[in-house]
This record gives sequence, C-alpha cells and structure tokens, in this order.
Amino acid sequence: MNGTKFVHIVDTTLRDGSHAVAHQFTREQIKAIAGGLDAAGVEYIEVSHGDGLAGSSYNYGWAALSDEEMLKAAAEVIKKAKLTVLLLPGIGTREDLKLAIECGAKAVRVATHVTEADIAEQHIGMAKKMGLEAFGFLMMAHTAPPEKVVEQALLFESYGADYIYIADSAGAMLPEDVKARVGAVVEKVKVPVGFHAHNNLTLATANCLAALEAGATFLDGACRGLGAGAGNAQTEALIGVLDKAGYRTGVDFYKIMDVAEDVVEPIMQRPQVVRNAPLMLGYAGVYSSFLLHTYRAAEKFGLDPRDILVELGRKGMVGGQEDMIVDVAYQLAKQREGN
Ligand SMILES: C[C@H](O)CC(=O)C(=O)O
Ligand SMILES: [Mn+2]
Repeated sequence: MNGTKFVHIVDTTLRDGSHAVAHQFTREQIKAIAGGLDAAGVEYIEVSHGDGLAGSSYNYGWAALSDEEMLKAAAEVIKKAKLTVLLLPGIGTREDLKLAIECGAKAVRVATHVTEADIAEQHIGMAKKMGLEAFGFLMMAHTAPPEKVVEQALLFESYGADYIYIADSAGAMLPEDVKARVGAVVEKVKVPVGFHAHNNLTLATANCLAALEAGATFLDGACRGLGAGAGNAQTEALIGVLDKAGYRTGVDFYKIMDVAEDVVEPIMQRPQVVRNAPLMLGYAGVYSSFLLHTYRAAEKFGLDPRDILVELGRKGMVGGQEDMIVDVAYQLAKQREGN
C-alpha cells in the first residue's frame, strides 16, 4: 500500500485519442468528453491535434476542427481542470501558443524526440514567460539508455520545465525498462516526473505502476485507452487500479467509468484492442502514431502492415517521418516484385 501518495492525472483522450479517430473530433464530442472529464475530477485535460498545435497538415493528417475551435469547445465546459495543449517544436509556434492561451490553455507539454530536448529551449522559455505550466515530454524513450534520458531531462529542467515526462511512444517498454528510465530521471532532477504509456504490448497499466514505484507522480491515461497504436493506459482502469493500490488521484471512479462507456465508447471508430499491427508496433519499437499511416500504405501496396512496421523499426524511424512510411512500403513492394 502507498498510504496517501497523490498521483496527478493527465487525460489525453482529446489529444492522443485524436490519432485514433484520424483527427476528426467534432465540437459536440469535445464538449461531452471534456465536460465529463472535468466533472470526474481529472486535473489536466489535454486537447490538441494528435501531433500538437498546428499539427493539422498533409503529413500528419488534416483535422476536422482548427486548434482554436477545439480549444474553445473544451474551454466552454471546463470549470476546474487545467486545459492543456501539446506542442512539438518545429510544428507549433509562439503564435499557436499565444492563441492557445487566449482560448484558455493553462499548461503546455513541449514534446521532442528523446535525444532532441535542446530544440525545446525557446518553447519552454516562452511558455513560462506566458504564465503556463510547462512539461518537457521526451518521446520514444525506449530508444535511449537511462543515462541519455537523464541528460535530456536535465536539459528540460535547465530550460525551466516544471515537470518532466517520459513517453513510451512505441509501447515497446517492459516494466523493468520503465523503472530504469523513470528511476534514473527521478534521482537526478528536482521537478516531478511523469510517464505516458502506450498499450501495444498490453503493458500500459503495469508500466504506469512501474513508473510510480520508480518515483513518478504524474500519469497519463485516455478513456477506453483511445490513442495512437493500441492506445494509452485506460484512464478509468488506471483510476480503479491506483485506488486499489492505495494511491489517491482525486478522480471519481464511477464518473470516469461513465465518461468512458457513455461518451467515448460510442464515438470510437474501432475497439481499442491490441490487434496484430499495434502489437507489432510495440514489438518492433515503432512510433504508435504511425499505425493508421501504415494501414493505408499496406492497402495501397498490397502488403502486410506488420512487414512495413518491422522495416520501420529496423530503420529507426522517428515521429515526423510519417512521409517515409509510403516510401518504405513502396521499396518493400518493389523487392517483393523482384523476388
Ligand atoms: C506527438 C506524439 O503523438 C506524442 C505522444 O503522445 C507520444 O510520443 O506518445
Ligand atoms: Mn502517445
């Protein structure tokens, strides 16, 4: 039992979940989900295109709504939670961040590849100057050893980040991998540390517990797990598990289950189960956001999505290289023809 240890919950249904609905959330859906999460007591509600502010594009996928429309819809119904946005340096700009604040954002997660924290210096600095809570979010953390993750986390901290997040973007980590990275970072930084899981290997909730054991105090979830690849840790399940394990979250278990079942489940385009391709994402260590792009490329070239994912993993493709998926599929198809 963990006595009275408090775990801060960031729900990312309306951001990571955007990947799972091909960025087509409507105003009504955003209002219903954000309102439900707020009433359930979720502390941070992340709302953005799946790839962050200004992510709507040919490369990442066009969104049904602009950032402004999404954020305003959420802000209209949020009474207590902190409206949070994601920003990837190189995609989102100062202007996007200013707009997000005008729409009610209180926190930003500045996300970089795990070895590229240095590109976030200006963005974290300007977020702090603008009065936002700033998270440094290290993506694809399984690709770097713990010492490297620590080095990068310290950079975020030196830029003024209030919190550091370690993201298992490919859902590729085992609990021991999570403990090694989260534990090493917790030991070296002074700010609180969080963990963002993907369920590609069915380990999202177990990995969240491993992160807490290693000293994390922030966790991400998404209702029904709605997120890229096989999705994220299921917020409602996480709340139940944390309660049983003796942690407090301030989130009402019944209310969050109702948001998941009555509001999120009806809008899901497919059940967030671990099908073969998402499982292969985790096994091959591929960025979860590549899943839908891979399905499309597989269909176009008559390939098995798993073969494309294995090749993407072998090539070490990272977020931002979505355009290379078609290229890899084309090369594989040509090789097959040759054989
Ligand atoms: C931009 C990514 O989708 C951020 C994220 O959720 C991850 O790396 O995982
Ligand atoms: Mn994610």
